[in-house]
Amino acid sequence: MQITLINAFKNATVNPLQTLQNYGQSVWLDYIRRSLITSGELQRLVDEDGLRGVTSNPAIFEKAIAGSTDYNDALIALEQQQDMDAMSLYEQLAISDIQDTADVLRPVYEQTKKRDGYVSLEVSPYLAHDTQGTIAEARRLWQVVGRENVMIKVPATPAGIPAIEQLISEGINVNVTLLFSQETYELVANAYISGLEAFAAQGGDVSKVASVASFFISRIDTAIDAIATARVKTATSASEEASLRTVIGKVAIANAKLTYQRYQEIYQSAQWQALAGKGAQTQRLLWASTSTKNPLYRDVLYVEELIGADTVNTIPPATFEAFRDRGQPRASLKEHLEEAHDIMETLSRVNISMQDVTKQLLTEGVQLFIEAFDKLLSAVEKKREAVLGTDLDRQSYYLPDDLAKSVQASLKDWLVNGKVRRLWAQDASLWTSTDENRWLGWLGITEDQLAHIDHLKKLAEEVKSEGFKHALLLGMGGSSLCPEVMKLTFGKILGYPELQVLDSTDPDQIKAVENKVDLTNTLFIVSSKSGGTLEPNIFKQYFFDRVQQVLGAEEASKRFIAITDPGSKLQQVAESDGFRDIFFGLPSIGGRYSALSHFGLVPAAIMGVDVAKFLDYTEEMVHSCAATVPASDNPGVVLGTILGVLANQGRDKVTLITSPGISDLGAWLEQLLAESTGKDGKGLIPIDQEPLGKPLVYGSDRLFVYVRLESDPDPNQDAAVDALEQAGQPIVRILIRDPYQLGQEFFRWEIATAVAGSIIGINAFNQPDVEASKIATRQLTSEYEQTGAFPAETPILAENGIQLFTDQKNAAALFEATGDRSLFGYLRAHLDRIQVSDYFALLAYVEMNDPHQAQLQAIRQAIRDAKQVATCLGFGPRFLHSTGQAYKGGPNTGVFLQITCDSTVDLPVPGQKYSFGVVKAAQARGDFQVLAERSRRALRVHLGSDVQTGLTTLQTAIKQVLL
Ligand SMILES: O=C(CO)[C@@H](O)[C@H](O)[C@H](O)[C@H](O)COP(=O)(O)O
Ligand SMILES: O=C[C@H](O)COP(=O)(O)O
Repeated sequence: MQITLINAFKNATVNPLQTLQNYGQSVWLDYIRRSLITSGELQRLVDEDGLRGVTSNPAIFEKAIAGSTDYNDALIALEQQQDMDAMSLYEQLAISDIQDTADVLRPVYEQTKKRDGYVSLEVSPYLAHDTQGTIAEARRLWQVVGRENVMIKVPATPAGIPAIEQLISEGINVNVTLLFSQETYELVANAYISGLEAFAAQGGDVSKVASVASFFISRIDTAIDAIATARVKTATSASEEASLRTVIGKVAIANAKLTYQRYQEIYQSAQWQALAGKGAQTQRLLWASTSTKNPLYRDVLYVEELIGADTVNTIPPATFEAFRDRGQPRASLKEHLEEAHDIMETLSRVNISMQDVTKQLLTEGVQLFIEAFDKLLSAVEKKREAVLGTDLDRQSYYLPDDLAKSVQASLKDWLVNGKVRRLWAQDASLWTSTDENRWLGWLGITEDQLAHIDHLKKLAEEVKSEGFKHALLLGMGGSSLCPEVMKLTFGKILGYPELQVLDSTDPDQIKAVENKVDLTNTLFIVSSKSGGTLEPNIFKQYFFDRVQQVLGAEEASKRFIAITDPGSKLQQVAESDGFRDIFFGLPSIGGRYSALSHFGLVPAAIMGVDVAKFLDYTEEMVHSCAATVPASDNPGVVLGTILGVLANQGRDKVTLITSPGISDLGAWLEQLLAESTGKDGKGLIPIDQEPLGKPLVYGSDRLFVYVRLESDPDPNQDAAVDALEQAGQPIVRILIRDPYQLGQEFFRWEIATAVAGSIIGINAFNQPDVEASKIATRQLTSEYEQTGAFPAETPILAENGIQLFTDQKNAAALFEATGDRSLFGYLRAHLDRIQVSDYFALLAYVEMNDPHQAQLQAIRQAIRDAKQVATCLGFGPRFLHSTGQAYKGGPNTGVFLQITCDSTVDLPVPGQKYSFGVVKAAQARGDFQVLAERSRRALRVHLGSDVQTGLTTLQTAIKQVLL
């Protein structure tokens, strides 16, 4: 509301606002807004109305910033200079208002010898129950505002009171807010006095410290009147009814008058006199919440009735004008004290507890400020997003009504319970209260990387100038999937080595990758967080040996770098082999959350991606997902809530549709979603690269997420997704303008996964069932080392070069289901086990190449269309480090067909008896063993050495089964 000045000359002799000074009361304004300052209105209020101070609070700033256009230009200018999160933007705007107001009030501060002339800025209401957080925030604001005549507002909560004492002891001016009860007032006055004593003891000049105790008025009447009015209706006697009527509209003022009595006693005490002797100022009572809320009350009631020496009344604009117009000042505060006592006694006689009411008002007061702040930050975030435009990946969603309602309810829960802030504060109780707090280092990684970007730039320049033709990354899962996304998205960048990724023990695939690189001119990147994973270690042994053969031992070392966590076995190996460089990861980041750490960025820099630019874009999403961005405006939280809520309602098949230019993103997402959430019999089942179909081939267990690259969209995908939406399927749409914005997706989905994990109720940062197959594989390989063979196994069928294997339980189920002991019969029995809302997964331990993919995709599609179930395709062993977790630990709704083969070539692992072929076989068997142990429905098809023919036979048989 704009303060309009009435014609002061009409009332030239008596301005009631000015008259308040004669009674020793200072009038402050409970309002701030940029145009008030810039228009000169604030100065006029000082000059003509005797205004001596200004107070702000989150609700006032919410109205100013969200409810006006005053700040739009400043916000646009700030955001265009540098992207910031909503909280930082708000703070810049608010602090500049506070500084300007302080400057207008500075002469008052000087004329009144530091008694008046203050403007107040409140600490974040999110910290109302956090003593240390409040202290740190108040110190910071005090520093940043940098004006003597500012007061930092701290609420009088149990956590706020020790903070007040500490801040006063540091010489910081404090306005104590949200005071309702006389008891709390005493605690606050004591905190002030103790704080001043501590400040004096350290040699501080106490005359420079100022404080007010903001005692809330109108809310007391609002609360008591409501109770008393309700009780009048149920009163059991005339005297009870009379008593109740006596307190209506009277308690707020009585409460304030009696508190003022305590003020006078406290500041006459000997303890205080000692401080007063040193020049200390009393902590004045400041009447806050002084507009009347009941229209039947005189609009200036809470000004007129509370006038007394050494007090402040902070008045909102309408009341300010009303008082100027018709206020009738008198020394009211010391009047009718007996009556005030009587009112409070009557209140207790009718069993209305001031203690309960004021406690409730404090709780509500904090909550109201939190809600105002949420609203404010939400508005700022929307304005920020409008400035960013398509620089920020956009997200929208369509959900059928019932699902939309559940999602909204969950978002509300995240908002009301401050869960976004708890996530950023690394609060393990959002998940299972085990060790989740140790795994959230990724939250701050982009900022960290940007702060130390030079070594990545240097690395990129070095590999460029040395003219490497290729870079070969050796790693698994979290250490290989992000580099693979980068490789497939950015391709070969001129002047930089072409990146290749090896994440398979399949000898044919290793050979194929080896053939793609020039061993004499390749930089090898051995990437393993733990440094103990079998595959990257044996890849390193193999290629280190190969390069040594070609270039000699000394030269080979110069061609290898390692990315690993500090202290790992890989670090030791890299050091003893004299690798050219080691890049370290952060132990507080698990593999699948490591894309924006060195595990993603070192390979990206080597292949020529401008990592600074990539991270700058990513930061925009980090800011959008910040702790203070309310849940419904926070893109990561919104996505995670949809994922989690829908999973809990049976829509756990997250079907990923990605534009061709970024199609590999799905492989990275598969790992993130499945490994993070698929455990304890719950979780998300990612469905990646499933050929798109018409709506009727999908069940009601799906959520579709369409990640569309706007620079290169696929019209078929657009049409298919539109049709799905029309058919009522839930869809999330994410729009990416430029591949450089892919980092935004890494971050959005990491937040989303953490949120979904919380909603599903699991630990989103461990992978217990991946460990189980690693153990099974290790047992099998060590048995092979000792005996030269695996334990014997007997197929349940051998037909046309194809063998079928399974465990006893699955075999029994198949035998019971069919008397037809043929490939056709077993396949039919196995596929018949697929029920509605199950999913079918092909686990293919064959070389991952185009022809194999095409055949496997065709099998998958045929099953999806015939059974209307979600289908997955994983290549072994890479999926073991990814979706393998959910297949074993997630819901028992998967039906698995494992496909193994004999490789045409085998490759030795230098220094080991076992070969790559042996490792791959052990991995497949270990995988199957754990699936069987977890009572999963699984069958293994062994194709022999002619994979192509074997796959054709399998495809034909399955087609027949599905007919
Ligand atoms: O606490 C101070 C000043 O120190 C005030 O800004 C205080 O927050 C406001 O007076 C109240 O929030 C206004 O409350 P109400 O009139 O909306 O009940
Ligand atoms: O996703 C993680 C893989 O299991 C690889 O782990 P690592 O980076 O410790 O080798």
